[in-house]
Amino acid sequence: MKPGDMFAYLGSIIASFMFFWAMFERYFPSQLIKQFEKYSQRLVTLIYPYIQITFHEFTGERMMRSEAFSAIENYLSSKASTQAKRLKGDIAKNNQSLVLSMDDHEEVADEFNGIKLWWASGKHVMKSHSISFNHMTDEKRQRKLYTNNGSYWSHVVFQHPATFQTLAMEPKEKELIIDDLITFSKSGDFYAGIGRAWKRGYLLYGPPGTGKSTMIAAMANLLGYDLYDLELTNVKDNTELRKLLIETSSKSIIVIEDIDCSLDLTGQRRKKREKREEEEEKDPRQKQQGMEESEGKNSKVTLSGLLNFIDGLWSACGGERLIVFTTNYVEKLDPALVRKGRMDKHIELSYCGFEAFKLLAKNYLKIESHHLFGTICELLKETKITPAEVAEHLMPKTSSGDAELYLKSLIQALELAKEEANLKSEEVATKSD
Ligand SMILES: Nc1ncnc2c1ncn2[C@@H]1O[C@H](COP(=O)(O)OP(=O)(O)OP(=O)(O)O)[C@@H](O)[C@H]1O
Ligand SMILES: [Mg+2]
Repeated sequence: MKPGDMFAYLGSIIASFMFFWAMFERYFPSQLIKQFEKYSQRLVTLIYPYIQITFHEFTGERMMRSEAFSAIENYLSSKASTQAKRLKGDIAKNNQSLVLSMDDHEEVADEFNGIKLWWASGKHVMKSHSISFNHMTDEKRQRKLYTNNGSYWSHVVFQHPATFQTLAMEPKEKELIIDDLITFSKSGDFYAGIGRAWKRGYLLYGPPGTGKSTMIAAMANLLGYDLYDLELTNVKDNTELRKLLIETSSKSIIVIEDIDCSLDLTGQRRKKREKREEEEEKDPRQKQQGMEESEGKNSKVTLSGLLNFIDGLWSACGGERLIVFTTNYVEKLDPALVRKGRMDKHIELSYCGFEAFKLLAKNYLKIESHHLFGTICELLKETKITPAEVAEHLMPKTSSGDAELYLKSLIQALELAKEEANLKSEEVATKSD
């Protein structure tokens, strides 16, 4: 038989085998397949002289990282770096040192009490998603904060201390948001059942210093998700945007801060383009020149690219994802972006109310009541002050940390803000007269 014929023959045998195996897996009752696997494994162990021990990286119901696995990784670190050709690098938990371990499908030889053994690393992807739901207690899983520099993500360890407990806002609304997030993270089966990608969009809006970024950090801490801080102005075009998104992992929050500023570019460009098109109608010679320009420096993410990002197919690459936009000016956003159904939840973060103040006082000053609270409550009703400003006044400035002193400084600031607001409204009134 010629080598060419032999390959063709071999190819057809492999193809037939694959076909029968696929049929077998597909149509054979799964119980029988399990039995088949069990007996074939036994048969193999009869002739296979080695003992195999498996250490899973994530174990238990909560899928914590196994201590044994970490210990083995450390133990093998030096052997792996001398024997294996492909290595994985990571930063150790204390963020101080680099740990090298062998990559998947690599193998290193070792000896223990005169017995030869081989350490091999492999990957086993679970078919069904099990939800790790260990929230705040999960110290083992190190979360990451990714930022995009052009078309690449780079990451650092995410260690923001913000939690929903320390986030000052209307308690009822806070409960609703927490409930919404937890429901989302448990609803994998539900999303699969209704045929929708497992994702949820939030739009956080409100003046600067009202806790939008803080809330995002709290979300990541609550759910144990990684954060992808997407800087749209660094993204060259829609293709690059898609590439970045496909690279995001499951259990993550994709954040676009100040969406109005990122979109402003597109807004301006659209206006410019419309203007140019008008001119082109008058003078068709300009058209060629205009097209060249638009392919050159104007290649940026467009609104439609961004909408595709929200609704798009990329999000179906498995796993749960939150998409969060923030803005200071919700009214500036394109209606296409804020229409109902596009972002699932709109959350307004606003000026500091009395409930929010009480939480800040509890966190910063460790007090739950004070004779000055009444005055502050009244002043807060009449003035607009952000939680960030309130927090600034309650920040410890001396080692003695006298609560009364801080509360008085807050009252002063509130009275000043009230006066200024009054002056402004008087000015407006006189102007309109
Ligand atoms: N609701 C809040 N609860 C607790 N702390 C807050 C809250 N809002 C603001 N702060 C404090 O003020 C600082 C600034 O808040 P943050 O960065 O979250 O505001 P932002 O709404 O994202 O503002 P910007 O619109 O300018 O991005 C935070 O570091 C936080 O300590
Ligand atoms: Mg912010």
